[in-house]
Amino acid sequence: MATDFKSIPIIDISPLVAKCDDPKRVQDPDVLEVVGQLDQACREAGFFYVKGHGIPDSLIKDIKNVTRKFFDLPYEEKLKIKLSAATGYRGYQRIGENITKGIPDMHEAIDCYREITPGMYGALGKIIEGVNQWPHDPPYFKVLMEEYISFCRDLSRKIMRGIALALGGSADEFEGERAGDAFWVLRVIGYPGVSNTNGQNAPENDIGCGAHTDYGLVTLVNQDDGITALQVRNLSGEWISAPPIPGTFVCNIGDMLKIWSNGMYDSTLHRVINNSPKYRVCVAYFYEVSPTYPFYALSSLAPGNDPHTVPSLHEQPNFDAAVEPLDICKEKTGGIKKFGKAVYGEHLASKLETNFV
Ligand SMILES: N=C(N)NCCCC[C@H](N)C(=O)O
Ligand SMILES: O=C(O)CCC(=O)C(=O)O
Ligand SMILES: [Fe+2]
Repeated sequence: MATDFKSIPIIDISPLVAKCDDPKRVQDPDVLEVVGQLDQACREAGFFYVKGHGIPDSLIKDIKNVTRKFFDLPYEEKLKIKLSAATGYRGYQRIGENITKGIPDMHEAIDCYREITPGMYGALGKIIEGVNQWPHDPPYFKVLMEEYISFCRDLSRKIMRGIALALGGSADEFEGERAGDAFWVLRVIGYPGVSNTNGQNAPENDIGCGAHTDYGLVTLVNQDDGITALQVRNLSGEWISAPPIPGTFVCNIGDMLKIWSNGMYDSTLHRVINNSPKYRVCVAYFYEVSPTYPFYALSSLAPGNDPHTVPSLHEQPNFDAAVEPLDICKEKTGGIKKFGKAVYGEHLASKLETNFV
């Protein structure tokens, strides 16, 4: 459960990034310090900034520049990669096409998902089967985004290792390389400034993205410089701003981690209001469930689970993996499971079915 936090903590994760593959990491005071800060931030806010993450600043900037270039194109050009159920919900959505709690959001976006081959995730995965629709203009859009996605995937995996330790893992339980193979989502988003919301200034038009939680494990938000628009709700219902801090990502907890942690960590409500006259871009990377890491790493924490005998990727697809509170977290939170089983693929499908006009 979130608390009455008034600001969002900044965590320098460089020791974790440097040593997260080192078997001796849990004896490292710098790593332990980061793990402690992650634990506190996840308990108190479910949101934190990460610095010292190792992703080149130039790439982070290029991603925002190329995003701005795409949204600057004429509408007809953007429509060439239009999203629909037939494209596996991949592609471009115009302003007002995405809906949050029944209200159209004042943003446009390109949605991308990890590419999955037909049948890869069974019947549940069908809804997002397809290939990503990348714009041809700007020409280097796809190459840049794919490079970025691979950096984000590595970084998310490292943060999840820290979080897994924060939830109470010991060194042995995290031995061995269970390479991450998580499902991921990338949203390339643009929020019009206040003066050009179709010439209207009705208050509801100012909501760039309505209050929601994210669906998976962790999100990495690469937000525009100079515009404060992202807001996070604390326990008393106050909206706390998450202003852009150069060189950082905003990182937040998703619904699956809330369940696995039995509510020790919450997926905090947040929304976006761009009150500036300037167009705001943002690229959000969502690290969802992984069949190998961290899910197996976390599940190996449960008493009686031998980390060496967990099923392989091929035996247990992640999309229909049941997510339920881990015993270790249940014990730390009063011994009662606060959530029943959830299935990530079902959770995503239920969102996709209601997210679009
Ligand atoms: N894949 C993620 N997490 N996307 C976040 C989008 C949030 C808005 C969406 N309309 C909703 O209501 O969920
Ligand atoms: O634009 C932002 O800062 C955050 C966007 C967001 O919360 C989302 O897409 O889930
Ligand atoms: Fe979000």
